[in-house]
Amino acid sequence: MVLRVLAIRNGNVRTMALENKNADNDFTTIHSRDSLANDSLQDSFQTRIFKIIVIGDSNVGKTCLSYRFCGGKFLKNPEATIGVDFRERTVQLDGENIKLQIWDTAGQERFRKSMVEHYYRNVHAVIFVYDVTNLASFESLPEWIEECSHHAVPPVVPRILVGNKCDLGRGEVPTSLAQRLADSYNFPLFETSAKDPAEKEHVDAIFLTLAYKLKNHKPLRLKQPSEGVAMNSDSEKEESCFC
Ligand SMILES: Nc1nc2c(ncn2[C@@H]2O[C@H](COP(=O)(O)OP(=O)(O)OP(=O)(O)O)[C@@H](O)[C@H]2O)c(=O)[nH]1
Repeated sequence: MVLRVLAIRNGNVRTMALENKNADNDFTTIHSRDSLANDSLQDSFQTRIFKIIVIGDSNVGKTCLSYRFCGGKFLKNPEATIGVDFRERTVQLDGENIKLQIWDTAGQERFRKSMVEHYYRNVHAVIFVYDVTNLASFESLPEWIEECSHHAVPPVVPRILVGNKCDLGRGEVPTSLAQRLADSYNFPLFETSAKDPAEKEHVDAIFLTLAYKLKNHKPLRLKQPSEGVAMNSDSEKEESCFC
């Protein structure tokens, strides 16, 4: 069964085919027309793939952060994400290829509601983003965290808090406040900027921290393309097209 997902950005429609290889409805990416994802089908069977979702209010910089990590640049003039946008980057950790599949989700409610179930399904890690110059985006975090738990994402799935736009100063959300919230949830906190080229390695560190955690996380038995083990399974079956 193939689930075809449409993502629209900058006027271009991209499609990504997700194939349901097992009865438990765990979708595994097998190919994508995203220009950043040019690995061959063969590679996807030799490489462990981890799904990371990026969540938070609209305009906090989720797209720019994921583009900085996967594309190496600051994306100028991004448009609001509709549904979800996908990017991938393969990294080598201790000699092993790890493919990070980044699900850049829409912050605007009207662009996300039909997709929410799919964001959280079989996710391996979650990045919560706020804008350090926008207190409201920080104050929304408990709701995003609650939504994630509400969708039965197991506590063992690593979560990270990211304050973005530090190049603009830290006016509205001081580090001490952010650290208190991070500590209360026991999440690591990163403050960075998708825009500042000097922060490129720091942005990489956010994703690589998760990659290392996932790679070495023994209790979290992560489902891979060649395996039949599901981290969480559901019996719902569907073949749909949405964006
Ligand atoms: N100064 C500064 N601006 C940024 C940074 N990251 C993103 N922006 C700007 O913030 C705006 C929103 O960026 P996006 O990456 O589209 O935000 P988003 O969270 O993906 O928004 P939605 O798709 O609506 O959920 C754009 O104008 C970006 O140029 C940053 O680190 N610094």
